[in-house]
Amino acid sequence: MAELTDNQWHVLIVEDDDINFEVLKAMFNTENIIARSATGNDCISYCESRRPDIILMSISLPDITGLEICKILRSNKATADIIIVFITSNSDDETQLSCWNAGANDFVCKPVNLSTLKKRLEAQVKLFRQTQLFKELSHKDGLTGVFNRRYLDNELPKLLALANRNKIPFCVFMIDIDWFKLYNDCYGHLSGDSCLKKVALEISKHLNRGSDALCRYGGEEFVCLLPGTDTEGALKLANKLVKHIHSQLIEHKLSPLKYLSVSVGVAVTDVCENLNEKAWLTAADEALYQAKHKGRCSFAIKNLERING
Ligand SMILES: Nc1nc2c(ncn2[C@@H]2O[C@H](COP(=O)(O)OP(=O)(O)OP(=O)(O)O)[C@@H](O)[C@H]2O)c(=O)[nH]1
Repeated sequence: MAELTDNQWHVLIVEDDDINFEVLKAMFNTENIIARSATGNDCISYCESRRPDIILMSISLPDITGLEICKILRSNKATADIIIVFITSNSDDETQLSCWNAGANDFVCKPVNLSTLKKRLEAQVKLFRQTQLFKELSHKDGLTGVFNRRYLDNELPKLLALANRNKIPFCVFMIDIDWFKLYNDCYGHLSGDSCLKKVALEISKHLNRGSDALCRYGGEEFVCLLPGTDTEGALKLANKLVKHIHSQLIEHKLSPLKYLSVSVGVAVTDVCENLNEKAWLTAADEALYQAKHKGRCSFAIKNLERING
């Protein structure tokens, strides 16, 4: 299966009949990982722990139907985008419609024409890759490669809802490069662009938790989303970031400090409650304004304990 072999694909065949399983398995060359589940429950636990790329699904199984399994997998974020293709012996209208309604990517009727099945899988794989690429590009800033404003606007409300529900600490940094207009004036816009990339890279080196995210907010402003970071952690991180950027000794002749620096506005709470994204970004922006007024190359902090609305 040439189109699937430039990456190794992980295929789960959900089939209780040994002969049918062997026929389907023979379609794939040895570079692919082929697994089998003979029951619905086994399929669900397999997908939760190993997440295959493709499932070839029989409809009738000894415990739950393939249609039910498909619905369960689609409702779980971790398994929702697995490619699921039904292999059905019943091709009546009602069965076909049930497959689509359950969330199938495609289905083929028995007796299976293996060439058709291969072609259909190749088409699904191609579509999946394109969708992944599109998702990645639509959330990334073209210049710096960090997340973009669209990602921030999508993710911040979700992260806050989770933090509010679990009453965990939450923190937002708004980071702005100091005297950046003068930097562009002095070194040119292309050097300004390189400088933005370097600053993004240096900031991202300090974000070590999987849940931390760095976004370009616009122009020379960045936002860090830091779920689980409390006041003490935020103070340490902001201090480290400000010092680290200045210690890179990126020449900035027109800055009073002679080297490039950033200012950081920190909005933080130790117990997240009833806070919406607008309140957070406003607080981080106000803190940034204070940091700028302190003379730049600095940070200021705003504690948010309870802001409603
Ligand atoms: N090279 C480059 N410059 C940008 C980009 N986006 C915004 N800028 C520039 O960033 C500069 C921001 O200037 P200001 O908002 O006046 O702020 P500043 O000069 O950094 O001054 P303070 O923030 O007060 O320290 C402007 O000159 C923008 O043109 C970009 O993508 N590339």
